[in-house]
Amino acid sequence: MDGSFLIGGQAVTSSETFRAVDPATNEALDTDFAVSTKEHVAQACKLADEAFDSFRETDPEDRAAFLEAIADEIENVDGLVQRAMAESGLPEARLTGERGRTCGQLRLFAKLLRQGRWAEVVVDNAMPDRQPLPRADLRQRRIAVGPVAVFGASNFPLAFSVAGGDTASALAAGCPVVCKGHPAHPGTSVMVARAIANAVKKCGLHEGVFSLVQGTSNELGAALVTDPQIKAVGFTGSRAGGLALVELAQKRPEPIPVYAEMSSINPVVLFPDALKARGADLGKGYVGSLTLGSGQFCTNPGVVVAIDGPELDTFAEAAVEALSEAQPQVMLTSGIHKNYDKGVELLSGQGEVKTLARGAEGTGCNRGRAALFETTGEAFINNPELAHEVFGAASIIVRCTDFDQIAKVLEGMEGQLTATLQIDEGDHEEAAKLVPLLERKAGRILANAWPTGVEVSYAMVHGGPFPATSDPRTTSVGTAAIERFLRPVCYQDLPDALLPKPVKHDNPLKLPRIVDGERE
Ligand SMILES: NC(=O)C1=CN([C@@H]2O[C@H](COP(=O)(O)OP(=O)(O)OC[C@H]3O[C@@H](n4cnc5c(N)ncnc54)[C@H](OP(=O)(O)O)[C@@H]3O)[C@@H](O)[C@H]2O)C=CC1
Ligand SMILES: O=C(O)CCC(=O)C(=O)O
Repeated sequence: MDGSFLIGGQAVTSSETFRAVDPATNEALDTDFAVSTKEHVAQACKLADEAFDSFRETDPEDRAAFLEAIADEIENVDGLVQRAMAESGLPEARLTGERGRTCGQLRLFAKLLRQGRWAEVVVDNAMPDRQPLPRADLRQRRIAVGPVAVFGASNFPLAFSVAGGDTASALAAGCPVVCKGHPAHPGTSVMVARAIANAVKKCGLHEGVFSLVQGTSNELGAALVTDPQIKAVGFTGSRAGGLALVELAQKRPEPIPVYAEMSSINPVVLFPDALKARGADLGKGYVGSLTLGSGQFCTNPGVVVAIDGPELDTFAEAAVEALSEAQPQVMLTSGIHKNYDKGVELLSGQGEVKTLARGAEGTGCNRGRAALFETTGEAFINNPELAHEVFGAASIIVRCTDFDQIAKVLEGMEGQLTATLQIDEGDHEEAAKLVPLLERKAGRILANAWPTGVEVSYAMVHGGPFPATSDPRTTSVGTAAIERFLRPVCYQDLPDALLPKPVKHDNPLKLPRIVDGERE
């Protein structure tokens, strides 16, 4: 494999290199990957800016074809899944599914572009005879914000990385992308970046539409976020990392938005009738969701809340049984494994926290052993440590006295990506009372399912109040993710010859419009 990074379509090497590490063995993998310098970042961003005006004005059909070309190219990359397996420790089936999700996501954005609603064209026709004052001709559309910096995530080497949701939505919006690959999977990143560069070439676009920089230092990411050409940032990762990028972006002479998806413990509330009817099944389902991918999902169910009693005992017993049998799985990096062990130790050392079960022991490097704890509602309310995310397969069951205490436990929580209700019909009345509170806390509310595994669709919200994200008004998964990288422009009384195609009088792109307040 060639370890160059890409500035535009050009492969670039440098004197400093790094290697990926197989987390299953802690051994360095083949290939020296070139480390990008601040100067490389500046070159990539300058090129992205040069590409911006032509790329943002490509017809939606041409951008749709480009996104589809990227998906086709990714499907044809030999050895992509195998390389991602070696660099992440994730199993083949998961990564094959993730590749499908990545390509499906690109194709969904292509479909969205063809449907045209994303441009949100609004026309207020002139009213020259209006009394007491005439109204001008006003036409609004969305344009791309400018070059976007994307940070690849460690835990989804494909679907949240180089060609993941942030890149797909930014390119769909018409924003060139400069991506910083995650240092845990540089080979996967290079392979996907080449696929994007091939699509750029095949579609005859400006080479600055996409670049990949690589490296292992915070300085590189900082240089990217503070580059004056960058106008928005997409990130999935730790709270500390996300907040550092927000701070850098706010301190720029021109502050820019950072869309960081960070930490969430995803509360699950078990209601009495559901517990009574299927407590043991719920216990097994919970552990299945908790241990998926060694728990390395930001949607992982990190806390379960219910009224104490024999039905909750049945749930907990089933969960203990399933979790005790869970085999230890390789975690993404030794750093993430160490953080996980530290988090588990911290939780188990808290007063009024009981360790209910640990996953099976195993040999080998960086194996994450699942962990299940329990505590009381009162202890949870009084100790904020218990509500901190432990990234991995660790979760805590909170035994409450009554519904009022359940509400207090939830009220004390920070913002979340998800909140889940396990309910039967007899639970609806009490569950309905919680919905307004959950709306204030979370971006997605689920019933009778588990939060891991986000559908990529039109209605999806993968977001939520801080610290789930740095901006609760939007989503990083689903078609609405495009809105992060668009801004409105209004054209007042511009002659037709000067108007861009989306707002021309005869609507040559056949975009859906709202005209004088009515859908056309
Ligand atoms: N909630 C979630 O969805 C996730 C949470 N995590 C949490 O994050 C921990 C570390 O995992 P990791 O995936 O590496 O996430 P990080 O947030 O540490 O890193 C993600 C990316 O951001 C960059 N970055 C981080 N901090 C800074 C900074 N201060 N300035 C500039 N760039 C920065 C990193 O670059 P570089 O490494 O080169 O410095 C990397 O490219 C995990 O143990 C886990 O707790 C991780 C993944 C997902
Ligand atoms: O659950 C999913 O499919 C997505 C999870 C996610 O966004 C993450 O772990 O970063």
